[in-house]
Parts: sequence; structure tokens; C-alpha cells
Amino acid sequence: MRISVIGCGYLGAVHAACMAKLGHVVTGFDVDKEKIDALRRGEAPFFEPGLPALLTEVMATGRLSFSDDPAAVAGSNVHFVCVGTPQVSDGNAADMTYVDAAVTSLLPHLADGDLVVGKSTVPVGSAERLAEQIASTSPGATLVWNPEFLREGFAVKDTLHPDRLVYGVPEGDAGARAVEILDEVYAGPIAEGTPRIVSDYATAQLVKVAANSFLATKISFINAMAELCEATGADVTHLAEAIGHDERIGRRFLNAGLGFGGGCLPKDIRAFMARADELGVDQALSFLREVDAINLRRRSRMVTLASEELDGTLEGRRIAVLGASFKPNSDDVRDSPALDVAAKLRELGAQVVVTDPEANANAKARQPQLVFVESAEDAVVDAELVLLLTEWPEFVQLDPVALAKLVDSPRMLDGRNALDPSAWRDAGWTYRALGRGKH
Ligand SMILES: NC(=O)C1=CN([C@@H]2O[C@H](COP(=O)(O)OP(=O)(O)OC[C@H]3O[C@@H](n4cnc5c(N)ncnc54)[C@H](O)[C@@H]3O)[C@@H](O)[C@H]2O)C=CC1
Ligand SMILES: O=C(O)[C@H]1O[C@H](OP(=O)(O)OP(=O)(O)OC[C@H]2O[C@@H](n3ccc(=O)[nH]c3=O)[C@H](O)[C@@H]2O)[C@H](O)[C@@H](O)[C@@H]1O
Repeated sequence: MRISVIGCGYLGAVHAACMAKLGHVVTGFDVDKEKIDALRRGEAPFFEPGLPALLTEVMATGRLSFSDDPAAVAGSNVHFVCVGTPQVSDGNAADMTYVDAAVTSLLPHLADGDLVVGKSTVPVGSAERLAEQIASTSPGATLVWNPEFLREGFAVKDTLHPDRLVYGVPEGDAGARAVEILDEVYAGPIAEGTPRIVSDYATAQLVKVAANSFLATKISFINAMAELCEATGADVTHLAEAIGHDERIGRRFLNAGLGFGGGCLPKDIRAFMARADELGVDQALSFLREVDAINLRRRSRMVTLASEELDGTLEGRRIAVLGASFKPNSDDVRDSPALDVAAKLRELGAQVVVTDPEANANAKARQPQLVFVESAEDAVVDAELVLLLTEWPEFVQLDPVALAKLVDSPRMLDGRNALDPSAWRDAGWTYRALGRGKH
């Protein structure tokens, strides 16, 4: 198959490389020339484990190329739309300008029989609108909605071996033909037994936001329990373990702490609420307002705990922050809880020194007033308080005995319930964590 991928960010660059790995001939197009130049050199423009090696491997086959020229997509038969859908600056809705621009730039290059495959996360109803637009200029082309469920940090594995495939197709022959073509595109995962669900446009678009809403709700549920644990002296990590043994509940996504961030869960639940509002069914999703509120409360709780640890005075106090990315194994700082807390502490007068194994540069671009250093050891020198805000393995494995010698006062606030409290206490630290014991 000849495939084009429009938008080569966290989703698109991985998708393009994985499609080439599956044996297709792929052209990646992005309007960001710097990103395209890096990809052309075989360099991943962001940190994603496994992507650099995959790029090297598939570019050597000659099956993968990149361009910043929209005309480069001509000649491909399947066009994946992978551009961003961030939150609008003045509200909660998804900003559809990038998707609209991508489809508009694609239209002049579409041929009869081509498939346009939407992968971006969009408000339900977008596919129907875009299908009409495509039909008005290229009636021989068909739109499919094929949402993506990959996780950053596992993006290559999740794309090559997805846990399910969802196709939203139009009715009739065009839909049936679209299914056949997509089955050919995903022949590799399908041969491995990946389940595939074929449905209509509306369902396919809703599946994506429903999945992210469920995940966000699960995290906020355990963080609500963490609030109860803080009020009662209970331990949320034991609670999560105990309820997680019930297979109907499951242990995954029950890690209490600073809550969810990133370029997806927060903006997706807000955009979903905004869309429900437009559809007149806002009450159906009113619980997501609470999910969002619980999530944001964890960040302010962390700031309060930091202040309490320092006897109510943040002004001029030296605080080390371990972690800036929204989760480990990613350099993504979009809506990062860690960076948010670090910025707030600085705003309140603390001298904050931040370190992250991969996200320092991205974090500095967003919060240039913060001080960034290269290692945890550098960050904690003379610190009166250390905050673990992103549970990178290198932070979780830090030696509390060695670190105690570098700090001014051995006080640890664990924002991710990632450390072994007794190891830190035995090394002379005051250890506190979100949702663990009475604060
Ligand atoms: N990042 C993730 O883990 C996942 C993201 N998604 C969804 O995928 C979409 C993309 O997300 P990310 O890759 O994270 O965003 P991103 O911001 O990393 O990448 C978007 C890319 O699109 C490019 N772009 C913008 N307008 C364009 C145009 N008109 N033509 C060509 N390229 C254009 C940008 O330059 C950028 O490189 C979003 O809707 C997101 O919700 C879905 C599943 C996973
Ligand atoms: O739509 C998307 O873009 C993607 O969003 C999430 O993936 P991702 O944002 O990469 O990261 P997650 O692993 O879901 O973590 C999201 C946030 O939740 C937090 N989290 C996760 C799990 C948990 O138990 N507790 C918790 O606080 C993480 O620290 C992180 O800040 C979904 O997991 C993917 O399935 C989806 O495709």
C-alpha cells in the first residue's frame, strides 16, 4: 500500500514509521519544517523509546520518506490525518483548525478510490462534516474514522500490536470497500488476532473520547479515595491494591498521586463536555467536571503539603523538583502536573530547581523562569525539601542515604507514591506522600 501520514507529531511520526515497518510505502508530511528535517535525518523529533531504532531500520529500506510539501501526499492511496486537536485558548472545546487545514490541503491531491483515514481525536460529528466536504470535491474518495489508542512511552509497541482496531465507516459499498482496504493496511496486527470493531462514524469518534474519559475517571476515583485516606490516616496504595484484586475493577490505572496530565486526557474530557453541551446532553457528562476538579485539586494539595513541610513559608525556600514531563518515558510537558506544581511553587516565592531525564528542554521552553539542572544529585544540593513529581525509574531508584548527604534538610514529598517509605525513613528522611497517612 502507498500511504501518506499528515501531521508527524507524537502520533503521526510513530504511525508513519510503524506503517513502513508493516511493509507499506509511506510519505510523512508536516508543516513544521524543523520536524521534517529531523525525521529526514532519521532522528526522532521527540523522546519515544524504540522510535529512533525503528526510523533507522525502516528508512534504510527506502519505504519511508518525509516532506514539508503538501503535494508529496499525491500518489498515496490511504491518507492518515494525524494533526493536533488541542484545547481552544478561550474555552474547553477542541480546536479543529489543524484538522480542517490538513483535509483542505489534501483535497487537491485525492484520486478516485483513495481513503482518507482520520486518527486525530475529534468532537463527535466532525467526521460527518469532513465526509461531506470530501464528497463535494472528490466523490470517489472515502473517509474512515480510525481512532488511535497508543500511549506515549509505548507508542511503537501500541501501534504495531494494538489491543483493538476501530473503523468508523459510511454505509454501503464505499464502507465495505474501506474495511477491505484498512484490513490490508493492518494485515500484520489482524493476523496476530487483534480484535477489530466496524461501526459508524459517530460510534468510532465516541469510542475514543469514551475510553479516555473512563481512564481519567478511574484515576480521579482513586485520587478521591486518596483525599479520604488523608483525612482518616488510611493508605491509598494498600486500598488500590486491595480493590484492584477484584477483576471487575482491576489494578491498572489506580495509581494515586498528582493525577493525570499530558496532551490528551485533560483536553479530551473537556472537549467531550463541551461537545455534550452543544448536543444538549451536558448532564450526561456532568461527572467529568468532578473528574477534572479532583484531578486539579491534587496539584494544589501538593503545593499545600510543600508549604506545610516548610512551616508555612515558601518565600526563599530551596525546593528540588524531580520530574517535569507529564509521565515517565516521555519528554511531553503538555499540561504536566509536575511542571504545573513547580511553576506554582516558584510563583509563591520558592527557589525551585527542576530536573528531568528527557524533558528539561521542553519544560524550559514553557517555564523559562524555572532553574533546570541535569541530574537529581545536582537538583537536591542544599534543598530544604525534595518533591518527586514524575516517577522516572532513575528517580525511584535513587539512594536515600547518598541523597541525604547532599540536601540541607532530608524531607521528601512523594507525589507519585513511587518510593518505599521505610527505606527513606530509615535513611533519616521525613517522608510524606499524597494519600498515604494522615496529613
Ligand atoms: N500523543 C498521543 O499519545 C496521542 C494523540 N492522539 C491524538 O492525535 C492527535 C495528534 O496528537 P499529537 O501527535 O500528540 O500532537 P502533536 O502536536 O505532537 O502533533 C501534531 C502535528 O501536526 C502538525 N500539523 C499541524 N497542522 C498541520 C497541517 N495542516 N498539515 C500537516 N501537519 C500539520 C504539527 O506541526 C505537529 O507536528 C490529537 O488529536 C491527539 O489527541 C491520539 C492518541 C494518542
Ligand atoms: O489519547 C491519547 O493521546 C492517549 O491518552 C492516554 O495516554 P497518555 O496520555 O500517553 O498517558 P497515560 O499513560 O494514559 O497517562 C496519562 C496521565 O495519567 C497519569 N496516571 C496514569 C495512571 C495512573 O494510575 N495514575 C495516573 O496518575 C499519568 O501520570 C499521566 O499524567 C491513554 O492512555 C491512551 O490510550 C490514549 O491513546
